[in-house]
Amino acid sequence: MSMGSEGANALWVERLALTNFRSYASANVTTDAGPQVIVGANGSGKTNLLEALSLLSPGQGLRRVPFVDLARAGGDGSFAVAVRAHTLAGAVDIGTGLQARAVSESTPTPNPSPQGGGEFLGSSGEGFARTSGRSSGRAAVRGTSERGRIVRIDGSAQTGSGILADYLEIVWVTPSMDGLFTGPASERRRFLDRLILCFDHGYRTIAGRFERAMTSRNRLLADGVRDDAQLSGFERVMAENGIAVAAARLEAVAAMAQIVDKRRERDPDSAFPWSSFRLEGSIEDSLQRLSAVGAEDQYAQTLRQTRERDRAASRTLDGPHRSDLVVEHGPKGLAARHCSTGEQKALLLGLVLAHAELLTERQEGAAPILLLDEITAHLDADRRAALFAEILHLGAQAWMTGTDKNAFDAVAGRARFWAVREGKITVSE
Ligand SMILES: Nc1ncnc2c1ncn2[C@@H]1O[C@H](COP(=O)(O)OP(=O)(O)OP(=O)(O)O)[C@@H](O)[C@H]1O
Repeated sequence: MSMGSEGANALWVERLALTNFRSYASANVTTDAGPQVIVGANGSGKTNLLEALSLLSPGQGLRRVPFVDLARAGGDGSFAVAVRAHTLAGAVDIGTGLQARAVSESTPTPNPSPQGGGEFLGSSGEGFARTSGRSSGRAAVRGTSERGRIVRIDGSAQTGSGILADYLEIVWVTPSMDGLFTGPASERRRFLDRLILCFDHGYRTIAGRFERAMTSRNRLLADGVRDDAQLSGFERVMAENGIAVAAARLEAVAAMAQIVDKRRERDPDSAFPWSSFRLEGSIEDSLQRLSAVGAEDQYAQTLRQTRERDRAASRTLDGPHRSDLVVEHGPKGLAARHCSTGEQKALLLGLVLAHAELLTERQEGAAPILLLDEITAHLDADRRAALFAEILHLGAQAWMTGTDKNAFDAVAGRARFWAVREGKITVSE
């Protein structure tokens, strides 16, 4: 059961220690399983703290910056984030960071797959499809962005960050997601893909296979290769994995829709309006009409027929890397992109809360850790109070930041308050 068991089974961080992480030379926080409110002026280090916590999940963290940029300027190039956390596998010590020598070894290559990547799964910065999860044996990190990264569980060194998914689920909302509904489709795909990764760790592997095969096909096309056997080989891999990606997305969207319906029944007048959403894309369409094998064959055939077009375009124009998640404000029946800024934030939070609830259900009551950066911006007092009530109901350890302590009045007495100033974090009364 997910609801009504505040704090029970929740995933939470009990102790956090930062060393040479961005603006923090050293910081220590010991806390409880409840909500955490971090208040400080602009530039004081609030987001840095959330970013450190986000590194306890696979991939590059909430700002998606290369690891070398996370080390404190003026330090030796190393940094460490260490926590004592209550996880899906019990209480463990988790550490991650960068060794000093990684700085000199690192090559500043922002996108290692210029001909194929950049549009699928946020590959232009996330390092997302370049690490592997549990289903593929946790291979080494291949991208440059996490080079030199250390991951330790209870003191023993791990290969790659994929293993972190076995311990904690972390979901975040940042101001950069404010434009989710108005920005490019790639942002919405990234949002959906990250959401899927929380409960389908094998997704990273199939997405990675698709992306690598697409990169190889694009390269052959760019090199003027017309050999059918070579191209077909990659196109077959793209078809198999592209259909698997689409199937995982359809499954996730259906599961989310069920939770959204449940939330709507429970609270028809929620401050976080229910949304309807659907996947728009030729692969998803064909998968809804045909069997998986039929959809695979059709996609492979499309790829074969569009080689010259794709050669001219210098990219593959058909595939799951072109799909979009179309969201509508349910009660208004209006496309999310036409809603007001505040309405869009409320819709986004509705989706994120539904996702957190879905995860909680699938994890036998263990709510994910929520990182909510500048969360009170754009929310009126009623919506803020509703958000805090939802967090308490979910039993999640939510780390929330803001510049104004008063914006968190409605959660006073139920949350722990912290003050951040000039790279120092202290308990606030
Ligand atoms: N590698 C680094 N070394 C030292 N300081 C850094 C590094 N990276 C960022 N900073 C500093 O961290 C500060 C920004 O911290 P952060 O983004 O957490 O601020 P914030 O409290 O969230 O601010 P805002 O309210 O404006 O969003 C800036 O002062 C920046 O100069």
